[in-house]
Amino acid sequence: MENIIEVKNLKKIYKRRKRHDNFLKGMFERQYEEFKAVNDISFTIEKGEAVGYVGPNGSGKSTTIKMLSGILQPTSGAVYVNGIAPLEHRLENNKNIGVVFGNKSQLWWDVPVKDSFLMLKKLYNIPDVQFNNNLEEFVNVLNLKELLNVPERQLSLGQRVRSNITAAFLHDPSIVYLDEPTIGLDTESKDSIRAFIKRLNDIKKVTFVITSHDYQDIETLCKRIILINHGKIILDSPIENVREEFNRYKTISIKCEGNNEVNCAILEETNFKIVGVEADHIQIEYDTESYDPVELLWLLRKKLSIKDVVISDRSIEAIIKDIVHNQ
Ligand SMILES: Nc1ncnc2c1ncn2[C@@H]1O[C@H](COP(=O)(O)OP(=O)(O)OP(=O)(O)O)[C@@H](O)[C@H]1O
Repeated sequence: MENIIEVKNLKKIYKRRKRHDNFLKGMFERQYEEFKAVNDISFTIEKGEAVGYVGPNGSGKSTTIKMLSGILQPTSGAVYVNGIAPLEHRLENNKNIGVVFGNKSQLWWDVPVKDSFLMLKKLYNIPDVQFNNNLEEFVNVLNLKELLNVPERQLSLGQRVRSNITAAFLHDPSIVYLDEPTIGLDTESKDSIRAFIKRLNDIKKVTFVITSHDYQDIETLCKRIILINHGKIILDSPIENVREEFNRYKTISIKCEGNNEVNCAILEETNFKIVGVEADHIQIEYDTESYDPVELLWLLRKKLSIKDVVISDRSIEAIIKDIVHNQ
């Protein structure tokens, strides 16, 4: 398979103003310190992949996306997207890529959404047929019909994200960077955006790099995960492998007779770790190397009157949190 993105020993060092110990001196003498936001990362992404680029706040995700999309100059290292360096060939690069920052709008604030799309048509030189076909398809799938004549500033957050996503795809980019595409949206809007992205990945083989703190986005859309922390990649693996390798701990959800508070108190006297309590369920995490499920249930039945049981794998989010925590 062809590598569409190649990143080699990429670094971004920001200069930050240092706080001076002496306030008065600090007003005249500026001191700076260097901060390695992205610290020597390398990876390749194949055409048609959808990769989840995840990590805690401030780990370097947006800084990487900005270097990949040609917005930010790397301090050192190399980036090639579709065989070209994004910053040096900005115009050519812009034709190949789409970018969506969930918390920022890329459209013109005061003009109707349709006019913004028409301006993009001109900017990207999109032929009439391609523009009309794409617009018709995206308007239908993302339910934008009612919004086309409304200025961006009058749209709700969900409507704004949907119109920004449409804008990013009108010129048929082969790579799309999505930075927190579903942030702040309700479940229905999240689902429709995920379905839209999945469809473009499946049908048009668009390559996606997706950063999100919502692991539903990552689990629905991506087969591979790259985890970054303190500017360094600490894991790059298919999600399935992460699940298998790190799923030593499983969650058992039990529904019991009687009062849940009392049941929790009984469980707290044992070695089992309670990880969640819902209306009539208690979730316990257990180590598959110490217990088999039958033995575990037998032990629990001695303490509680169990009505129902569900055993499940831990979520990717919980696994990732552990990997970062144990680093
Ligand atoms: N222009 C800048 N100047 C100085 N430091 C910066 C600048 N932009 C980002 N940083 C710092 O670089 C680090 C990485 O920031 P970045 O925005 O890439 O993180 P992130 O992983 O996207 O975080 P989040 O999940 O919170 O969006 C942070 O510590 C941030 O404070």
